Amino acid sequence: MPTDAPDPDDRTSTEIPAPRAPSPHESLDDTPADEELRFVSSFADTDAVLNKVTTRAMATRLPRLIGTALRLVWDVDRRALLALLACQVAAGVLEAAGLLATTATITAVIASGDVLARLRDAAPSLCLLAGAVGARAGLGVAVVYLSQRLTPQINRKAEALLLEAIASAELEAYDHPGFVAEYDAADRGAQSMRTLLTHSQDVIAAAASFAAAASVITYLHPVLLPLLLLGAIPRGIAAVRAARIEYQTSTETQHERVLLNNLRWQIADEWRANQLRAFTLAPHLLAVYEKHADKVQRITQAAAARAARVSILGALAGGAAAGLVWGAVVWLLATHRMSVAAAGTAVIALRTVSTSLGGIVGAGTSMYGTGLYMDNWQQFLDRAGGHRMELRRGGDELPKPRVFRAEGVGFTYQGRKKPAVDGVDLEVPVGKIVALVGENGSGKSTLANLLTGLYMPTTGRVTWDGRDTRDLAPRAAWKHICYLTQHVVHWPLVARDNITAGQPRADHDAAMARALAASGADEVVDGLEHGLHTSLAHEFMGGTDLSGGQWQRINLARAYYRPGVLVVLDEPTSALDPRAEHRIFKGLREQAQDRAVVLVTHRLANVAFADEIVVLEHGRVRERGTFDELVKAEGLFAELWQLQQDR
Ligand SMILES: Nc1ncnc2c1ncn2[C@@H]1O[C@H](COP(=O)(O)OP(=O)(O)OP(=O)(O)O)[C@@H](O)[C@H]1O
Repeated sequence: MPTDAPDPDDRTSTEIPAPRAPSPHESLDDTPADEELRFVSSFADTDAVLNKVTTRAMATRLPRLIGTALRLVWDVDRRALLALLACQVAAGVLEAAGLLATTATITAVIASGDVLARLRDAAPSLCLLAGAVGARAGLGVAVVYLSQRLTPQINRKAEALLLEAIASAELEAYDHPGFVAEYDAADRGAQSMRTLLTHSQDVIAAAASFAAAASVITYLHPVLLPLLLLGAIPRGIAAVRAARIEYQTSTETQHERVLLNNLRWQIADEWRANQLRAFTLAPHLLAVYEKHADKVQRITQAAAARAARVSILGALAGGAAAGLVWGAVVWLLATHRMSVAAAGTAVIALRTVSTSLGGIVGAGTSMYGTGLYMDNWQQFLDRAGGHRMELRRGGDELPKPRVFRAEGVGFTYQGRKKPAVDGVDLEVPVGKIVALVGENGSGKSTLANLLTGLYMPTTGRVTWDGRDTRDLAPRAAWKHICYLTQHVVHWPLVARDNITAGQPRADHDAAMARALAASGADEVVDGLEHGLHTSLAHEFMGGTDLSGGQWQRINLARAYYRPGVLVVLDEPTSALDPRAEHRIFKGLREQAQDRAVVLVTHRLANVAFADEIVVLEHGRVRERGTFDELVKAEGLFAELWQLQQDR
């Protein structure tokens, strides 16, 4: 209701009352504390996640994350995946062969005798060593190529799954708190798939290298590997603890970060840009942003200090452990328990094992951060899957329905106690125009969403030719509707596709001409440089933008072009000039000849010609009848009509 409208409590008044002084409970000083701006989501409860982050939980999660990455890759390009894994195994085998060749080479070189003879003896193992190094370099190139081939594919697959999930969800899903923000977070998760694959790849490569070097070390002397693993434990524990801190911080700040992301988008958004400036709102929004950014920064900085302390302790313990291992090698050498050649190889192998262990821990811990984003992706897929249209609807198809009915229909939005629509009966047959009127929030748009089968009723039923809309296949059913919503929608497409919605009819030219003439969009298209071929993707380079009224005409043309039977026009002329508005309403009867028309509007003069006017109040039908009947009845409609006349 406009702010200068009469006092809603005084329904008989036709006077415009003086602006009301704010009541005490509206005073800024007296109001209770504002509700905190926070991101509400169905994503796993942060506290529960934080409590579950144990080192063991992290260790068992690693194979699951690698498994998810490999499954995705398997789906998109199994040949490349197999080749990649084969390369890793071959690289591991070559690593082991290279290490063994090192022992043979050193043994030959340090043996007594003629230099040339020793070099000759060393030649085969030297060739093997050089060959192994060269082949490993070749495999490295192949791995990079295969990875670069795979990563865009899994990104694309993850994005496609996400888009498919959101496009197949019930419209009602958007009424659940956080649904869109969760989608944003999941989208970032889809982008992170690339990193997940890289990290998985690093873990697998490091594991292959570790296996090769560990086998060689065990072969050289069985005591070395246990010692080495023992020595790696303090560093490993420290790395896992530091990663755990990082993971906990990511989880703890996750909701705040989604909120910040959303605020950034709102501040930069084109459709808000005008108001942001006109109301000089930027400093306030930036202050809100800073408040939440501060919180994230405080948590992150405290965590960084904790992680640094843990890492320093790990490094000190790791240094002591390394000393122990090297001491053992020297002792083995000094006591002739190991040959000089074997000791030389052991030095190289020990370094390899140590590097690969570091690689496993490093890449593995990085995977947890990425895994968090991937969880968002997976959780959104699961959640959207729960809203899949097919879950709650049947698969029946209707050739061309003739009668649309609401039978005791009620609908309650998520999180609301009172129904938005409550026990409404309505019938709209082909050839009739039914107008829905009522004050703001009385349930008109919700009822329109129910009649069109976009929402499923909470109580009662909506039928098309007697068939419950719950039983109809949604996409096939929506082919029968031409729905102009209150919110004018701009698609970043050329003018023609904006009108055809990318679904040209068999009688395209005639249908387009009719739709353009009936909606007034003909004048808009005539003014475009390339007519129907003009790009209306203003947000992209080279696109043209239209005025609000021009966009509304294009939206009307879209509704008229579609060969549907149920035409629903929700405030179709709110942005139109008087001439354009006159043209629309004059042409509406013609539209109704072979269609059922539902008109939602506040401009009561425009509903005079409707066959039936249904007046809604708090979701219920308060009155119904023709224009004359309702004016004579002196009820709510007559009162609203009188108020408009006074203006
Ligand atoms: N997505 C939503 N989630 C929760 N409540 C909603 C949602 N959309 C609408 N409502 C509530 O449902 C009620 C009916 O809204 P609806 O949009 O159907 O009213 P309307 O008669 O079309 O209003 P208007 O004349 O302002 O367009 C209102 O109380 C509104 O606050």
